Amino acid sequence: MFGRMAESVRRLLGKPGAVDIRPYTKLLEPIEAREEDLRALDDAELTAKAAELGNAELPYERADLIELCALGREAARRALGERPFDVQLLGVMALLDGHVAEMATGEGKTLTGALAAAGFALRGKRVHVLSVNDYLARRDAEWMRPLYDLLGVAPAWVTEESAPEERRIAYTADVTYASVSEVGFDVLRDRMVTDAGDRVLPAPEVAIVDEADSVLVDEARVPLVLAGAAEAAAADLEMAELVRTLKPRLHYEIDEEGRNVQLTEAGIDEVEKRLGGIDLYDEDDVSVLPRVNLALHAHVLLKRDVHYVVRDGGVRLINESRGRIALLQRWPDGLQAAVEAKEKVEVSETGEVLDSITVQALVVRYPTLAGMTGTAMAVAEQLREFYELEVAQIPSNKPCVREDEADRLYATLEEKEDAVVAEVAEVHATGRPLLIGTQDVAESERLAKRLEGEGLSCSVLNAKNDADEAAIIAEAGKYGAITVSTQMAGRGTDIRLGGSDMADRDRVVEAGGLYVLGYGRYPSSRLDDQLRGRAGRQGDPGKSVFFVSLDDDLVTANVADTSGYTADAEGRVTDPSWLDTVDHAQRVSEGQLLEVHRNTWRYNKLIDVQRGVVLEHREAVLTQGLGDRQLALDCARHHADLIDDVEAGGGDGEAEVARAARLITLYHLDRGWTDHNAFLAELREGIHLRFLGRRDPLDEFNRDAVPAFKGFLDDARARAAETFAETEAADGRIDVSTAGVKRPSMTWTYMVHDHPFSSDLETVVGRLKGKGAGG
Ligand SMILES: Nc1ncnc2c1ncn2[C@@H]1O[C@H](COP(=O)(O)OP(=O)(O)OP(=O)(O)O)[C@@H](O)[C@H]1O
Repeated sequence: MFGRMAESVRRLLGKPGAVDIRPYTKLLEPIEAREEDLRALDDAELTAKAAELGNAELPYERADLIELCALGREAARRALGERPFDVQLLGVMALLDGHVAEMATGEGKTLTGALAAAGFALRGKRVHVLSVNDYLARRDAEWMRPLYDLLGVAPAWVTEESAPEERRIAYTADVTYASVSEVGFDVLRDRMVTDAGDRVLPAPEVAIVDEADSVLVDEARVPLVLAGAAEAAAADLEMAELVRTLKPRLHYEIDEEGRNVQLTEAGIDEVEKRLGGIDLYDEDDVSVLPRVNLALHAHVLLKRDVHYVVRDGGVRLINESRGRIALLQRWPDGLQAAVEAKEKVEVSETGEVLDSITVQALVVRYPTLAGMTGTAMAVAEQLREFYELEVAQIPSNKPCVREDEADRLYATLEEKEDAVVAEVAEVHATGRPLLIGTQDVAESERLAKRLEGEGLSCSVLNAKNDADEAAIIAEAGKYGAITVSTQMAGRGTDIRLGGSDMADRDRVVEAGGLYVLGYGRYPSSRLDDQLRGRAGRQGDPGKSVFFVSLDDDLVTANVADTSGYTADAEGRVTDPSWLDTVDHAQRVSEGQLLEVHRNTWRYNKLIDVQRGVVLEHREAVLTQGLGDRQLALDCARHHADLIDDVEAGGGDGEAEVARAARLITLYHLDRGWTDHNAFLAELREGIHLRFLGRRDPLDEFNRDAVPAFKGFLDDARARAAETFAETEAADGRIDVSTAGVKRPSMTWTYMVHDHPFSSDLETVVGRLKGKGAGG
């Protein structure tokens, strides 16, 4: 009874949705009380003390938790010259309890995460610290290494460049730093091995996710894809040329959300005429329409410098949620080739999707999950719904004194831009450093050009590589600096007032600290807060303000009517109800993002169940000889004969036949799964059309996806038996490739990125193809 009452009191006191951190706070005093004793120890003694914590299981009991924090603090002080603040220790305790620790920018999450990781590792758990990019994974691992050394914990990192053997070793370290995508790609590759010894990842145990909201919410539904080489898609230069000459509205129409483009009647006539009078709906020319559609999609909906850049002779996708170039990422084959044709660059290899995993599915594999980020409360509900994670709000070390000014609203984009330029000039004249956050690369460039034109020289963060970005953003706090950046470019890098060496700190403090200017509100308030959070770190002075206009995409996309305002001579709209309109637009956009996330999650759930069945079966084939046993039953005669034949040729009969059986069975399992995946992608797309018939799309999807999977394992087994029956032994070996068992000669990986015009790009391509096939 008392417990329940205490619980309800706690609910009332704590911010709704947040973990009560008072129990952690109570430990701060005893932790501090240990400090003097621990300082007296030499390094070896300190390490030995840490090792003693390994004598018990997780979770930590009170006394051990105190000891861990005290040891961690002392080790950080010695190894890094930084004594963890109380608030950092609160963060450590929250992470050890499997929560998402909300800690503002610059509060020192890297150190907090490392101490928690060490805490898990000392209790025998393997920890992955998941970062948003390779640069941060490597930087953080190297930065924290001396601390880990003192605590007797072995850290390692993995990046895109790591070779398989290096990965295998790194993943067996106590704590491994890696980007979410690299781990995901390794999961996918591990699922395809034909030799258990080729796998690089051990079983997942603990993940601490950096930038948790971005990874767990914004990127949750992004599929990481493993593709295998098939034949290369031909560059469709002909179609690229053709669509270039089509006229908007007359020949094609774009839907309201800018997600789809379609030929009009006139467009169809024009295309047919230009292709020598063919009939697009004729059976013989059934492959033409999808080609036109792909080219049109690439031409109209994918914008250079917004969705991709052309660099080093190739098309590089821009990761929109971070404004970065994604190097090894590409769109599903047809679309990538179409954009390459549009830009007249060389067409890269294409292939078929072997398997994929969403970021969300990747993360939930870990039995223990924790995270840290500057902005978690706004997505607390989603973290609970999708991951059963709670948010612990950690107070800042020093109170935040940043001035957050209300939005400045303008009627038109031009008026907004003029006002921004005037503001930048005025602020810059005082020497105060400015950080301007834009929506995309194109906007950054346009604004930078305009500023340069006014004699205001600035650095532009344009989705370059992460290390360069970090170096630029590190100087954004310099006296007189103007930095223009897309939303999260250079994230994870500290902006110190006065530059990275803080040489000019006093002057910059005097000028008011960093001035953050948002060039338009983002699709979610959380992203706004992340930008604001760049200023005012560790109690620094600073300011943030957003300039918005009624022409901004966020507003026009989500508000039906933007007429009837009154503006002053500069175009400024001050009526508070119009400011509310902008907030409203953002809330609509947030709601849509959540809906899309929910939807994808529902679809993926069923696919994950089916995948689970296949993977379990695959594991038994890979490690327990299941394929061999089945084939010995299904093709008993041939199985026995083969063993004899191999032995007659001087080989080890049973082992060789078992190997062949394994390869053949895995081949058909993987082949079947790839085909089933393609079927599901198409099915899901087709559902959208049926949805128009007012049936529940998810029910429809399940209705077809479930029976389609029904005979999956039996089919694969039957095919394996057919192939097995065709194998022969020669010189004591069995060459399975002569029976048609050929695995992809090369594989590569990519992320299918969020795009404003599609909830799932793969399905866009699916639809384009489907349309053609259907006539
Ligand atoms: N206890 C400490 N004492 C002194 N300096 C510290 C302490 N903890 C962290 N720092 C310093 O604070 C800076 C910010 O740390 P860090 O980059 O980990 O912040 P963050 O919380 O990850 O910020 P962001 O949100 O930008 O990623 C670093 O320069 C780090 O060296």
